Amino acid sequence: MNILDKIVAHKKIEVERDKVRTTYSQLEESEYFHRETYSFKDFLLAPERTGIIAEFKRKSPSKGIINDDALVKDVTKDYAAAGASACSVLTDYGFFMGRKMDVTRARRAVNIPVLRKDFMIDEYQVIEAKSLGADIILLIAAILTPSEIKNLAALAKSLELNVLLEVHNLEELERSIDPNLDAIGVNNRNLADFTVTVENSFKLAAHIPSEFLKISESAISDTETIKQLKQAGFNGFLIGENFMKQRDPGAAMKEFVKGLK
Ligand SMILES: O=C(O)c1ccccc1NCC(=O)[C@H](O)[C@H](O)COP(=O)(O)O
Repeated sequence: MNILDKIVAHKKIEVERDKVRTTYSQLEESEYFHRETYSFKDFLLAPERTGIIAEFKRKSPSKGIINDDALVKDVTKDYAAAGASACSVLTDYGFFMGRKMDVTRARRAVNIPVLRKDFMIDEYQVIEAKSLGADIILLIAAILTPSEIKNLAALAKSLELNVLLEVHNLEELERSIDPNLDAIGVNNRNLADFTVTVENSFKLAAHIPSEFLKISESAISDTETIKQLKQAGFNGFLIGENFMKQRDPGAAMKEFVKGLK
């Protein structure tokens, strides 16, 4: 069993437990459930923003604890002030020390799109994402069938959530394309064995149909790489550890962004 299999096995149990703890109708009573979401595309392409999707990540299976002191409200606020086009907030607790409430804390702190980053396998989690105040959900091709992607993306669209599909290779990309997706993210991290290479993004760039936003995810730690990714057609850059490993992640992003000018 690789790490993704383990995460999904836990997630199945967690989601069934959550459905009992908080019913669908309770989710729909949330103050955020009927809010108008931000457009991922508008913020990614806005010339005054950086294209960076800055992630709040306390811990990861590949690195262990990265930062368990920082507060989500402070960090996401600072990310937005430093020019982030969106914030990504991990909500898985078991493997990432994330909390669902972190999305709501981020929502209250910023006026840019918030990505609920989790391992989405069930419609319940999509509805929950909207109720927490998210604007974007992540669908990971490696853990979903094409029909699951289709159904979850259609549900997300009906709730006006933006959908980011994550792929790691050409086979995942070709079998997962769906008109309800907004963005395709190429993960530079192999989630089965944790190896990372940004080459993965360059390799897949030309295969992503032009109607989708292109995002490069993981293992980005310098601005020169971002410049090269932009030249290859990428609009967005998901960065977590490079900022979160610093005591003050927002200040780290502010400093990093200077290198983009
Ligand atoms: O980060 C991990 O170790 C990991 C392991 C298994 C599944 C997912 C994992 N990470 C989720 C992500 O996609 C990253 O947090 C995100 O792309 C940011 O990556 P980085 O900038 O390298 O922190």
